[in-house]
Amino acid sequence: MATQISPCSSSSTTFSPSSLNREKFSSAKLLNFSRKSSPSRWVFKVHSRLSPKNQFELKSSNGYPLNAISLQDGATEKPLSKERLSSEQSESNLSVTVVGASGDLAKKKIFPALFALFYEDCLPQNFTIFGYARTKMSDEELREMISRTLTCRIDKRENCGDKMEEFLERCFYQSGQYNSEEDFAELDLKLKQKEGGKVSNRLFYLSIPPDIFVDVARSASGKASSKNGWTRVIVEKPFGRDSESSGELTRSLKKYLAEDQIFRIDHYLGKELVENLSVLRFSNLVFEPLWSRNYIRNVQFIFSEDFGTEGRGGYFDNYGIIRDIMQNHLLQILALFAMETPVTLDAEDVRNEKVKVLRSMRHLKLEDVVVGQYKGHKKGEKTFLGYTDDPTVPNNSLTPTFAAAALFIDNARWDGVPFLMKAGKALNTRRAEIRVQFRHVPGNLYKRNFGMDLDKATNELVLRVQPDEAIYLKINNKIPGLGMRFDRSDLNLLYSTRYTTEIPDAYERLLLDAIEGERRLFIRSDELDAAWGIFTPLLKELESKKISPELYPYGSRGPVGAHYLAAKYDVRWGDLAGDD
Ligand SMILES: NC(=O)C1=CN([C@@H]2O[C@H](COP(=O)(O)OP(=O)(O)OC[C@H]3O[C@@H](n4cnc5c(N)ncnc54)[C@H](OP(=O)(O)O)[C@@H]3O)[C@@H](O)[C@H]2O)C=CC1
Ligand SMILES: O=C1O[C@H](COP(=O)(O)O)[C@@H](O)[C@H](O)[C@H]1O
Repeated sequence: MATQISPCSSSSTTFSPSSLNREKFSSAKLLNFSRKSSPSRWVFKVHSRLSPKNQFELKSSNGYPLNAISLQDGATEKPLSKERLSSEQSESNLSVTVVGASGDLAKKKIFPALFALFYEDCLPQNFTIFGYARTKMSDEELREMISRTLTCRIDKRENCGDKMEEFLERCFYQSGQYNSEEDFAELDLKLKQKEGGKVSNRLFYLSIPPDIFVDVARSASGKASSKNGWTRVIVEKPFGRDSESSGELTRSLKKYLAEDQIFRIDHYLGKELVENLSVLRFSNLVFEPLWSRNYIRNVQFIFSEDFGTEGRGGYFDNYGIIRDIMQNHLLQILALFAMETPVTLDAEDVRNEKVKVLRSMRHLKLEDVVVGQYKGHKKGEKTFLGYTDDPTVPNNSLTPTFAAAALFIDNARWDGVPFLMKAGKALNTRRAEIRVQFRHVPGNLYKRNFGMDLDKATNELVLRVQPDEAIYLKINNKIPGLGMRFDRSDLNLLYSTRYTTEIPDAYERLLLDAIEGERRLFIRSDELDAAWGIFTPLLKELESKKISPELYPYGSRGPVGAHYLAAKYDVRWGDLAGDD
């Protein structure tokens, strides 16, 4: 069993990019870059990085030390000396303002992730956390709210109580309207008090409904941006409802923010197994040569939840499962899966490759999609309500809570290979996985041992994103004994048996990256355009033709239509094969 070390300790064994890359990034540069072209934009100066405690080498998900400046910040100034770098670091302050602090996501994910980073010594010495929302709350009440969801989930649990106390002492609250410059000016004053004259780096996390993103960007940029450090904004999905609204949102945000200040989060990109996808592919000779139409028959991206839209029906009905899961989480994984090898692991190189592959994809057609909606179901004594039984959902809603789709990439590598997606709520199980089904062995010597159906004996590689993270490869083997009987077995890397420590939550990785300025796991605006381009015509057609979803019982495996869709392309869903 291998042991993992804290990502922010000096002896961390994080995967590192090539030595060339390392050199490029280890020459730390302090930047002083002011965008004067548009007076309405946030002044954008980066003077210093985090001040890691005790000289440990903080690492972002890219394996770069955190005290190295990402070149994507756009500056070209000459490197500073080590002494000046370290003195500037200790004089800088990081503040994270969670806008929408009273909300579900803030409580469930963002504050716990910030605490976990603090617990693991991943936050700089001088940091402050602010909650901002309209709800009236005192600092004490915010702390009370946050403390209810904090846990010490990492290995060194002994100082948990003290660590929580220390963390909560750094948390403050400012109540205000989202469109009020005065309220953000008040926040600015409070931030300045905490920053104590040091260089201030400010991160705003917009954990609010998307229709108020622009209000906040305007008020905060006008009144609460940093005057002497960087200012970055994390924006939660959904980024629009279609190509037009997404383009409009991007244009509006860019009136107040430069593209490299906007961190569009897709939390699936922060999941351990999704991060590992590129490592598996590009650092193991056995996989990359097989990664094409020559050997791969189909690829499946499967997401299912065993609960409905409980409590989020109001939001969900306006979006549906295709916008909620497929257009972002599953498509992002697909892009990472199918992209060509990037020149380096730099954010722009990786994102360039993702855009290229997304732009090679065919726009999704109605005949390649099946939509479903869960209906109520009684199981023993228990009754599970249907989607339209939710009081926040209209009775006649046609919004899909399930969808299956067949996508195609029209490039040399993937010509003709079906990329199947399936996503649903209120199904029989909770899981997210990538399944790669390989072609059958040509002229298979052991044909007779497999019976007539050679396809049943093909190899399948599964990356189980959650739960119970695992990578396993289904192989054919002989059952021990004198006869020649065949079996299917798994070569299995099950994370819980291989590694002792818990896997960090995706939000921890992504928050750390945003603090570090590492953009690789965030969505660039052209990626977003390409992603919406694939789905927008279909979404419009579904809505204009008022396509009725196929009903499926709560807790079932979903609509049978999904099987017909797969069968049309000669595919069987791997998760329903019985030996999954
Ligand atoms: N919850 C989740 O699991 C996920 C959420 N997201 C996205 O993250 C963001 C935040 O999600 P979540 O916390 O669930 O959202 P909430 O609906 O809980 O909203 C967050 C806060 O925003 C304020 N707010 C809510 N509605 C309005 C409104 N109509 N006008 C002005 N302010 C409003 C409220 O604060 P107050 O009234 O105090 O101002 C609320 O506490 C959203 O964009 C969501 O789509 C993405 C992935 C998962
Ligand atoms: O973005 C979203 O993701 C969650 C599922 O996230 P997970 O990390 O728990 O798998 C989903 O429930 C929600 O509908 C969607 O908005």
